Amino acid sequence: MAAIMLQGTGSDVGKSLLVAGLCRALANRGLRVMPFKPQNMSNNAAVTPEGGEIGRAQALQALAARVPLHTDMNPVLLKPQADRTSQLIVQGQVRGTLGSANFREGRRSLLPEVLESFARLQAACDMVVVEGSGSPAEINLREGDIANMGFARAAKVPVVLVGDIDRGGVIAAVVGTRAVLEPEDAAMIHGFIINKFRGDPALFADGYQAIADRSGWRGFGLVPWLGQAVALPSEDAVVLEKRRDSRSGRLLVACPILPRIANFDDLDPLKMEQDVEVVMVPPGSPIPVEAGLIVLPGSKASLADMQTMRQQGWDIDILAHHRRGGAILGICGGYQMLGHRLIDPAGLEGDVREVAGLGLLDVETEMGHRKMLREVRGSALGAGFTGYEMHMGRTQVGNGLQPFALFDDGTHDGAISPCGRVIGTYCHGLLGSTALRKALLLRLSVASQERDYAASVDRALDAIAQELEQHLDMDGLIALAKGGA
Ligand SMILES: NC(=O)CC[C@H](N)C(=O)O
Repeated sequence: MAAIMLQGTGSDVGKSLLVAGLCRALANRGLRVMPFKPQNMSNNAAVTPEGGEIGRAQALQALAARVPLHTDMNPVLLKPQADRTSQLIVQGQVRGTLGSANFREGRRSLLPEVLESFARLQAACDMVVVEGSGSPAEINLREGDIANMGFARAAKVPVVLVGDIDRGGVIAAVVGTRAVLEPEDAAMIHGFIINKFRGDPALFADGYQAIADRSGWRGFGLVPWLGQAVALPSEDAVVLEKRRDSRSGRLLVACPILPRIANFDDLDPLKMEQDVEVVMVPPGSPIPVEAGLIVLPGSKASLADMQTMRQQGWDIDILAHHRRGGAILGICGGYQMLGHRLIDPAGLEGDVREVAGLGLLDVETEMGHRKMLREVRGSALGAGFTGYEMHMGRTQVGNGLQPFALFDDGTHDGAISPCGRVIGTYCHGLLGSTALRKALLLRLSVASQERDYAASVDRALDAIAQELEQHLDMDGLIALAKGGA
């Protein structure tokens, strides 16, 4: 079956967005299409219906393709935990913890499972759109590679190289990639796409031609800056430069960027609300005193991140905010940090075995070996919601506390403090449920617009797909995917 792979001239050239857009464009043409990324490094993961995990970017691409998520879409996922170690997820399940050096040696042995996953997807659809990782031009990483050319060659998938004109140097980046690759690897590349173009395309015609002439590759198109992407789940915890509007009556929601922050796209649905402003607080900055709600998001390393919270003085900011009557929502790792204590007797998250939490909820958490990965459905604050759990910790809740949520299977989740202003939950994704978001905002005296978050993501994907139909040689890409390498 047909397949095509996008690789980049560097990281952040916009590959994952292009793959998402291509998936939607191809699906809109009536093809059954699936995304695939052999190896991903991210702490933002999504739960699949069969109880595994894959990168959230692949989950968005699956949504774009209108197919259910599957662990085969991202068979190797590395979740950075400490400076040089990552949790290794293979075909959706935890395989162990890896040092960066081990991984470079050990990854080759993962190729059979990567190819097996890819073959299963190929058998199940008309076309697979594959995303590389970083750049094949990082030839120091080529030995044993399974993420870029190592995969493309083994699976015989033709490659299109994506360059980013916004960062500058795109002519050298594309032509230079050809120059540094081994001839056999370079032969896998059949063309290029220039991404993130702002302005009048006619002005770049000569540059585009120069790339084609010097690389010998054909151009598949010049893609404009895709502004619609702001409506998609965020992949990077970007700090917004300037407050959009500090009109009174708006709720300021602050979220500290901890080093191992995870699944912070939990906050995205709040960004759609007219009367809410979300600020991501970088290290070195205090949590703004005007904040009405502080959200502590997930964390891949709750104990270590709790320590960072103290080093940053954010614990003081949060306690002061609480004394002033502010509200706090902790999700997953953030929930764990709201308790008295976090313990990790087996050192699953790193060297730290015990850390005091913020003490705002009468709960205690212990990290265990079994990872909880599941989709959940229930009600909280009088509203129905769906979400997912993804954690190793188990949290004991004190007797005096009300649970936050009641799941449909009759079990409970999370806790609400007696004052009602501190909420902890293991449920990721819950703010995407309109009724629950409305109920939470109402407690903070803010009226929700009650817009449907999933529908707004869907519209953005359609708009991006339309742009790609207009600016890419889609027929040419499909023909390449069908022809093989
Ligand atoms: N997703 C999370 O926030 C995980 C929290 C914590 N690191 C755990 O594994 O339990």
